[in-house]
Amino acid sequence: MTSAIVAEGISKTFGDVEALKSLELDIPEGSFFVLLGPSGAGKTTTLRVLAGLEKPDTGRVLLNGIDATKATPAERDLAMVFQSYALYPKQTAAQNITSPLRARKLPKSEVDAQLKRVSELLHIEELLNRYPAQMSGGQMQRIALGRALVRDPRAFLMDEPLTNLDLKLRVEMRTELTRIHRSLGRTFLYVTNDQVEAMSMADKVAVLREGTVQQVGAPTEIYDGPANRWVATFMGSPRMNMLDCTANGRLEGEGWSLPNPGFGVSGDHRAVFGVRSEDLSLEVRDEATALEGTVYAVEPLGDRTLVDVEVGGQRIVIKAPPTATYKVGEPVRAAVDMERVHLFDAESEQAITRR
Ligand SMILES: Nc1ncnc2c1ncn2[C@@H]1O[C@H](COP(=O)(O)OP(=O)(O)OP(=O)(O)O)[C@@H](O)[C@H]1O
Repeated sequence: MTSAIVAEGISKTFGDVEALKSLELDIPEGSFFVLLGPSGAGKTTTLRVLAGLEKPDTGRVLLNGIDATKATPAERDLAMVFQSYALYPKQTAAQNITSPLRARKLPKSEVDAQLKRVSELLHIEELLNRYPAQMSGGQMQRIALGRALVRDPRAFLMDEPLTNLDLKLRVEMRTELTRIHRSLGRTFLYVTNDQVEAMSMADKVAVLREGTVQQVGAPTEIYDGPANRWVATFMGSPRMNMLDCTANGRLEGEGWSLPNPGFGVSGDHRAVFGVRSEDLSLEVRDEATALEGTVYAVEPLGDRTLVDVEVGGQRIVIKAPPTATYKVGEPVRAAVDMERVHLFDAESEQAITRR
């Protein structure tokens, strides 16, 4: 697949903050690529460097294979949607949306046609005559998206464009954005700290932490095969359960012991055993692959119940059916789906692969 945008060894320092540390990214043409990471990871800085709004200290930016490190933002032809909507206060929503087209002196009929197209896409027809001061944050965010979508740029760069929407609208807009992406066939580079957004929209995700890429892959590849302990706990809610252990022929922790399903370790290896709450069940069929513990807390969530269980002084969370009734202090056993467990080196925190 050809690359739309490549970041090659990009570093960027602000004073004594190393925002990006030799960052590498390869964004395939036409993909919905999500840059995912916690606050301060360097996501916005990455977008700004790619867009030409920030000059990197080292490294290169390639656009469709051509070095664009020194190109101006306009020459790069990337449409950016900012977290702060940056709308013109004295223009109506319609004028804000069409400003890039009017700047290019397109005929009115074409401007109107484009306005109609994106208003329908974003369901903002009823907002077109309003000024920014007359709109909610979520409405302004959609107008800002509209202003990017009237253009036909090389790629769209979006910096957390859904943060100001309420939950219902955010869920709706996720579906809309994936639909818009499919219909436009353009490259989307989308920044978020919300792993649910990343899981639901991305073809490909790059997980960013402290200015470096931790892992790149399809959302399910990362969810099912996290490269290290940090990625494992960042992707998924509730967080992946982690229990300290010694790995050899078996995985053994305080008060528990499981067969080693083939993790490649030699001798007694200090490790961390990871298992997601949905890969645990309180209905035990096979004694050999169960953990024993006592119920610490029960959290009914409507569609499921989270049961917090203490195992040898550490805690794990189990996703149980909504009908589950457990009492605090009650002894329970949790069946482990041994096909879906993870093991991380205690020192390096890197995933240990199976033989
Ligand atoms: N103009 C600047 N001057 C000084 N420090 C900056 C500047 N821009 C970013 N930083 C620092 O660089 C680091 C990365 O910031 P960046 O905004 O890229 O993170 P982010 O992942 O986008 O975070 P958020 O999700 O909170 O927007 C942070 O430590 C931030 O404080």
